[in-house]
Formats: sequence, C-alpha cells, structure tokens
Amino acid sequence: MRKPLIAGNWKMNGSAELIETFGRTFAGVELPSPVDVVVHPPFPYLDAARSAFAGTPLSLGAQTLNPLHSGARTGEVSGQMLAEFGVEYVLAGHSERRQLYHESDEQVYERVIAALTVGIRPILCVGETLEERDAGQSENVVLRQVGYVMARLEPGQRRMMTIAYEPVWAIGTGRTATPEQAQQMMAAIRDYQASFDPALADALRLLYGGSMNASNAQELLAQGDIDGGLIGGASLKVDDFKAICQSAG
Ligand SMILES: O=C[C@H](O)COP(=O)(O)O
Repeated sequence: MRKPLIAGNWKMNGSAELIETFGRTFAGVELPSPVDVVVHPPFPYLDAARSAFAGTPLSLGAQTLNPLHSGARTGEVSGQMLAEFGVEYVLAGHSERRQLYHESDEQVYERVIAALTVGIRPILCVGETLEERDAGQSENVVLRQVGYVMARLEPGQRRMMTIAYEPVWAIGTGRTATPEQAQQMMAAIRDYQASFDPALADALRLLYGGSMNASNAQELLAQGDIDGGLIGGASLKVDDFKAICQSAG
C-alpha cells in the first residue's frame, strides 16, 4: 500500500505571513489517514517554515538545488545546505526549470544524484507540452524523461524517488488532465518501471500535477495509480490545500 504524498510548490510566491498561516492552520489539522505532506516555499522562507511547521504534519521541501556541494556559483544553493536546514524533499526537472532555465535531462539527473547524496528525497517532474501531446508523443517524452534518471540509479536510490507527472499544458492554466488521461500516463510510467525493477514499480509513488485543486483532487486521487499531487496555485490557499490533503486521506 503506497502512502499518499501531497506536495505544495509555492514557486516564486508566498510571504512570511503565509508561512505563519500554514503553521497555525496545520497545527490543528487531523488528516483522515496517513498521508505525507510537504510544502516547497522559496529559499528565503525555509528558516521561518522550519519553525512554523514544527509539530505539524508539514515537511520542508525545496524547489531546486545546485549539483555541487559548494563553490563559485553565485545565486545557487547546494543540497548540503538544504540538508543542514532539515529539507526532506526537493523538486527536480520541473517544466518551468526545463523551459525557462533550459535544464536538460542530464542536468536534472545531476540534481537528483546531488539530492540523494545528502539524503534528500527527489520529486522528479516529467510531462509533455501541448505540441508533443498533439503529435502523439506524450508517452515517448514522459518515459524518456523518467528513464533518463531512473534507469541510471541504483535500486536503493530508486526507492528514495517520487515521480510527478505534470502535463505542461495543464500547469497554471486551469485545464486539468482528465482523470483517465492522468491515470493512463501513470500506468505507463509504472509499467515502464516494472520492466527493469518490478519490486519498485509497486512501491513507487506517482503524483499528478497541473491545475489540481480542492474541487478536482478527489476524483484524480481516486485513480489506481495516482498516489498524490504536486500542487501549484491551490497550495497558496491554506483552506484549499488542507482540503486536498484531506482528500488524499
Ligand atoms: O508544481 C506544480 C505544478 O506546476 C502545478 O501548478 P498548478 O497547480 O498551478 O497548475
């Protein structure tokens, strides 16, 4: 039985006040059954989040890291620094990083390895653009992104991984993949994983991301291969995010 994971990616949004609101609200939240919840605020809020989330079900996540431990990389943050801060999860390969900062599959892989080296759990984000979907390439693109990373990891490293399928055309657009479309891709990822690591395929957590909100979460999370969500916009509204976490239970 896979434990659901709900991850809130604040992107370049939020405030110290919102961190406090999340800490206060989640201090009193009872989730209906075991579910992991992580919030990924921007770097400057990690310190406040570490204090505010203590005693709540919220874990600390980061949005990216630099593959190096330290060095002349102005503006960057290393995995070692994040681990010292108590960060438990980090995103790798988010489509905004792939598109806006031109992160390649190889660079995504390097970030995953850097996170694993310091004991941080990577959430590998994959997904096709609308053009790729229209060209019938969705599955090829997604399995290439998954395989580039997963096929190179050791079995023990693979067990630290979560994969988030986020069709790029559904991110921040209000256009959610249908539960059937999402389920179909999740099943393809799980089948692919089973082709070289059957034991992991059953245990691997697969998240859906792309305009998931308090109204559509339940239906998406009811799909057999969807084990949680990577939430953008709705993770900035504490009541909506709480409702999604409760749906996961
Ligand atoms: O990381 C989160 C995803 O990009 C989804 O964002 P969204 O929920 O605003 O569509």
